[in-house]
Amino acid sequence: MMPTRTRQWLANRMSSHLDWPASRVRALKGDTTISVVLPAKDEQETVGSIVTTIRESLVEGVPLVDEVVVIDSRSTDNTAKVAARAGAAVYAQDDILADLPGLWGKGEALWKSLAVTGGDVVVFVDSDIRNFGAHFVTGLVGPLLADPDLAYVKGCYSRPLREADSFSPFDGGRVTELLARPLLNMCWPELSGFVQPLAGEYAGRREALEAVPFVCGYGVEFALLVDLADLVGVDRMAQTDLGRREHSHQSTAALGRMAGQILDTAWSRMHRHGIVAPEHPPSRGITQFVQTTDGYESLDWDVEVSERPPMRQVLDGRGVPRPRRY
Ligand SMILES: O=c1ccn([C@@H]2O[C@H](COP(=O)(O)OP(=O)(O)O[C@H]3O[C@H](CO)[C@@H](O)[C@H](O)[C@H]3O)[C@@H](O)[C@H]2O)c(=O)[nH]1
Ligand SMILES: O=C(O)[C@H](O)COP(=O)(O)O
Repeated sequence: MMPTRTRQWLANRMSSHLDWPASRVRALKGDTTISVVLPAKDEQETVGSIVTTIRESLVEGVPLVDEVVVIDSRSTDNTAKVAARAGAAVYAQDDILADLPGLWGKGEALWKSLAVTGGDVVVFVDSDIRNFGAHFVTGLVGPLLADPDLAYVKGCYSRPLREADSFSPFDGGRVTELLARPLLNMCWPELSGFVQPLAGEYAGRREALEAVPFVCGYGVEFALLVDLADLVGVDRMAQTDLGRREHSHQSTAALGRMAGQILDTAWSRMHRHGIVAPEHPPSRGITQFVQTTDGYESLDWDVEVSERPPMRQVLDGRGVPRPRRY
């Protein structure tokens, strides 16, 4: 059962993107600067049109967004070129804070973005969205501009699952439904009101984002929810319904590895919060199987995720070299 407090939180802290048309959000902007960050690994098909939409609607149209930044996360395709041509400032993940040994993954891209952007509010948007519209940004920024007390706004949406020969309107979000939601309900029920806890679209005040650690892989969204709730309290977090989101789906095996990273992340927070007190550390690997003509072949994957400290600790007291831009 959803706790009564969470029910009240949902009633107070949920809005729709329809509440936040660009003109209204622009009127609320004042002096607040806004950075939009897209982490991108091999997204040449979609990143260009997302950047173009943001630039045309929210930089040149209604002047709301101050910078659009793509963090190229070790792509092997033309993501960086396409994004730069569409007008984004593009940084290679490994060129940022290049004196630190580079780590892989989406969380690393997001963490590094904090070192090259300047906005008071930072909006993160995935770059594989197939039905992107400017409301993904305005819906997340609006509540933060309207309420100075809010620190973080998370998107939610309906998620279709599109497979080779089928389309089912509400069955997307397999890791969300099979892992993240049960875990949150079990260990952090005050966060059970987040409809899409793994959503890659969210906005936060820089001071809050720079004060929490970032895990480097796919656990980053789970960790941010838990750590920000710890830092600011769930009442300073909100949620916006962004309508519907279509994206490119990963294979079930890839989602299994994503789940392993999220479980590793959750475990570290369970440990820190005293929810578990293990005598022996858990295994950080996952064995998957592929069928062969002789039976099954096992494949071992490391799903341990490293963690970066709060960016503020890293940037304080050092002149941050501006990395090379494409
Ligand atoms: O090493 C990586 C891997 C991914 N990405 C980018 O991160 C975004 C999301 O990655 P994707 O593989 O499309 O994730 P999903 O399968 O959509 O996973 C969902 O669940 C993840 C775990 O919480 C979230 O990170 C995602 O935002 C959310 O959409 C995309 O723009 C990717 O290009 C990187 O920048 N670096
Ligand atoms: O958020 C999730 O659960 C994962 O991104 C998987 O989503 P999908 O089932 O829609 O591919």
